[in-house]
Amino acid sequence: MSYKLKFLKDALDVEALKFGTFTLKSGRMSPYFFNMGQFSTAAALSNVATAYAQTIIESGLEFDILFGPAYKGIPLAAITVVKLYELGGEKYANVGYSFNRKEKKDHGEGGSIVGCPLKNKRIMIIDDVMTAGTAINEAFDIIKGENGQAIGCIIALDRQEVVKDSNQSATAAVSQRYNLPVLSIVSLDDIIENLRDQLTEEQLDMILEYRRQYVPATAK
Ligand SMILES: O=P(O)(O)OC[C@H]1O[C@H](OP(=O)(O)OP(=O)(O)O)[C@H](O)[C@@H]1O
Repeated sequence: MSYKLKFLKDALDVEALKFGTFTLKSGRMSPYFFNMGQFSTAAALSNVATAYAQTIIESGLEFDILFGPAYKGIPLAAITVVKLYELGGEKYANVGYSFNRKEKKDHGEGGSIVGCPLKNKRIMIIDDVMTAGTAINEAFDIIKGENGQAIGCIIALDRQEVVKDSNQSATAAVSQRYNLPVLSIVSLDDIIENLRDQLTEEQLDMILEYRRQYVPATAK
């Protein structure tokens, strides 16, 4: 089984991926919904880490630090860096992890970065999802502010849909703005391709219509 299909099956099992009618932050009515928070047991998190790690290993991207923006990126960076080492071997033995605090700490060790210092390091950003791209843009700013070099980012699901008042998806916009790869474990296209047989005709029609309406042709 491909790791994409395995991830989608896991997402269905823990109900991180659901089909129905959902109102999104954007106001759109979506026929599917993805919530990474549902991966909340040891086994589920191990599977998530495997999916992120396999996507990164397959990309061949080389970096020194996996950076997880607060808050939801933090555990993702920690579990994925461990899994990279377990699955990818010695090549990843010295890859570090770090994350930012949302509020700077002024006592103890102080500062807003925890983990490996970012200065002069090649950095991969990890997060759960990208909606408007705000959190990822902030992560790029933090890395630049620490004199690190971002080399790409990875999220779990790329919905591929255009951001409001734009003609691009959030991932395409970020990729273009920084001229860097934006990886995802799966995309809306992967959901359709891999889960087609498990959807009712009505669900599939709604998803295909949603894709026709909101996903730019270039993203398909
Ligand atoms: O592309 P965006 O529009 O920024 O949306 C996506 C971001 O929003 C959520 O985090 P949030 O900012 O809610 O913070 P949290 O991780 O502390 O929940 C999510 O974890 C992403 O980081």
